[in-house]
Amino acid sequence: KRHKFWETQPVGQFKDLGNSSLPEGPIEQPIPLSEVKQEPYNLPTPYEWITCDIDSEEVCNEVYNLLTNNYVEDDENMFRFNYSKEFLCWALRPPGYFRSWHIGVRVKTSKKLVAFITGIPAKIRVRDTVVLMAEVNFLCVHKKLRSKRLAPVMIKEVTRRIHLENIWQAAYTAGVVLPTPITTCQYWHRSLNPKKLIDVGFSRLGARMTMSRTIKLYKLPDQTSTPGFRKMERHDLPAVTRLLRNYLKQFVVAPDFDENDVEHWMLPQENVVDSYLVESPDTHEITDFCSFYTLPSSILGSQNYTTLKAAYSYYSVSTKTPLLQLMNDALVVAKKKDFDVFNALDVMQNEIFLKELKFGPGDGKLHYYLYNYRLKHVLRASELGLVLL
Ligand SMILES: COc1cccc(CC(=N)NC(=O)c2cccnc2OC2CCNCC2)c1
Repeated sequence: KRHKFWETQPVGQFKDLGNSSLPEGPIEQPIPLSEVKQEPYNLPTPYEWITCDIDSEEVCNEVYNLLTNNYVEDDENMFRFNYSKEFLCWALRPPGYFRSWHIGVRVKTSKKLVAFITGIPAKIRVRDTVVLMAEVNFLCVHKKLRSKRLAPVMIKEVTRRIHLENIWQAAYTAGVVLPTPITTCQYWHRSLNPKKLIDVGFSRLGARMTMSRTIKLYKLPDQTSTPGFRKMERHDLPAVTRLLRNYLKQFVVAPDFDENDVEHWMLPQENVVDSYLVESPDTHEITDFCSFYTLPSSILGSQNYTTLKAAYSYYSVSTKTPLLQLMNDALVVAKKKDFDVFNALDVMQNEIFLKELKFGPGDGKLHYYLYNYRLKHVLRASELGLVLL
């Protein structure tokens, strides 16, 4: 398949697959910042770049509305991600973030926001090397401006601004195959509110299954089962950071979280991110951790409902409590918080619980990519320890 744009970029090319003489690591070397293009790329005449100050209520509203109406839909165009404003503020302002990496395109005359792309800095370890990268996300072009080749110029512009901060690698995901995935993940869903999921067409009633039998199949206990299972609090930061760092060591690609990162990414925020841990009742040691983020989806064609409340498995660590039991408790709290579905990728050790806890496979795949960093071999999903928002 022709990838006119990606064939010009420093990414693993399909023609290089299997060529194990190519070394693992950066594909192109950094260049002096004075040699990075100083001025923005040219946009088609009617449009101009705008740096989006996500702290501003008005700008955050514009970004929220653009994504709500034009961002990623499922393969059958029945659902569209509906990131909340507070989620976007969280996702785009981690420690060390650059406002210049929150890039919008607007119509010069009307000032209407018609496209968006973002980067955030992240320390990502690849095998034994920690690389400062950008995580590129939220690439969105208004439905009415598709196929105008805006995406390539937006990717080049965010890359240029990332280079200006002396960062030369990036990580991103896509539902489509581009040159060249470092791994491909299957996504899985665990019904929490099967009646609503079937009503809106997210799930189908199983063969030889009645609705009441289906509701019973997915029923969860009212309470969690693990002694010492509780919400994470600020004073748990050092212990959770230690637990996470230790656990993520086993994966080929994983974030290199420090305490500041954990404070931002794991401290619970209502309707954004939930995190729980197990504190041993007798030793008070923190032995396990689990987290999920809140990403609702708009339901595009239902009379009865407008929004699907979905939880997305984030990072979980099991050292004493079996992962199966830990994740079952995560399902219990998600159900109590009125989530309709709990989603997970088959990354890390998630395969341990997916089938056992009655997750069903989704109908799509999520491909992970690194920009300007070659891996010698494609990874198994279980070798990946990175979850993007
Ligand atoms: C249910 O509503 C949807 C609305 C839009 C798209 C999809 C399917 C889909 N593309 N799902 C995922 O990409 C996905 C499935 C399970 C876990 N994480 C996921 O994506 C995350 C990570 C990448 N950025 C989007 C959120 C579903």
